[in-house]
Amino acid sequence: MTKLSVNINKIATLRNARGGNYPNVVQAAKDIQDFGAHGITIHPRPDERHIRYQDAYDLKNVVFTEYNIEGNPIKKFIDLVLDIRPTQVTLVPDSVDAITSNAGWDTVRHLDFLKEVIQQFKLKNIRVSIFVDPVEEMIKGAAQTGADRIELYTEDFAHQYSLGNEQAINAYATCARLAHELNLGVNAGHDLSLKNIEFFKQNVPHLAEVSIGHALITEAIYQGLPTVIEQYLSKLNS
Ligand SMILES: CC(=O)[C@@H](O)[C@H](O)COP(=O)(O)O
Ligand SMILES: NCC(=O)COP(=O)(O)O
Repeated sequence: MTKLSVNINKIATLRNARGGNYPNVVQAAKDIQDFGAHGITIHPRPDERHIRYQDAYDLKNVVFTEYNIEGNPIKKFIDLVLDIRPTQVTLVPDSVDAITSNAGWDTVRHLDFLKEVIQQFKLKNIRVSIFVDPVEEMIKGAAQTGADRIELYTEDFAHQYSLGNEQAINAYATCARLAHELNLGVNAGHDLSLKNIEFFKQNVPHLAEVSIGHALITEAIYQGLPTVIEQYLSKLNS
């Protein structure tokens, strides 16, 4: 089985737009789990433009499935994760001003840094996943770091697949097989959606978990619109 972890960053984006607490990210996390999702993912960024550090604490009390916290391991982030002790931490090498995650780790160049950081999380029994491009050398490097899993960065697949280039899946399948041989679990995420998830799952072996946020929340808005508009019209004209 492949687990679905729902990234709720975009619910926080909507909440922050008005300064209040609507939509409520804690309630959303509860509901998402009640609807059957296997986990909740958040990616608090240093500017707290969506998920705030306080949200990460508030969510700890309600996430009874897998709690996955993603981010660049700067000191503030490391301290947060060590304090909260989620099920999994996913390390992402994104710069402070990145609009969204835009690259995987160079696991060869940053091997010593990753080893040192990962060890801190492992001492607290937190599963560690590292975000990587589908490049075999990077998977081999990941196996040296002490990480439990890799998260395959799927933006390129999603883009190529939307253009009709199905061959783009090959690098992901190869790297998932290699990771499995090297005793690394395989996660995947970024720009996965209802349009591409089935093809990805069918072609990438050993897929333990996907984390999906942007498309899933967008799809939920579109699919919810007919019901909500009908309810407004009924209240206005009954
Ligand atoms: C790690 C990753 O792939 C990202 O998708 C990320 O978690 C999303 O972050 P934003 O919601 O800030 O774009
Ligand atoms: N790790 C990827 C993630 O959490 C969600 O990415 P996206 O679906 O918002 O692109």
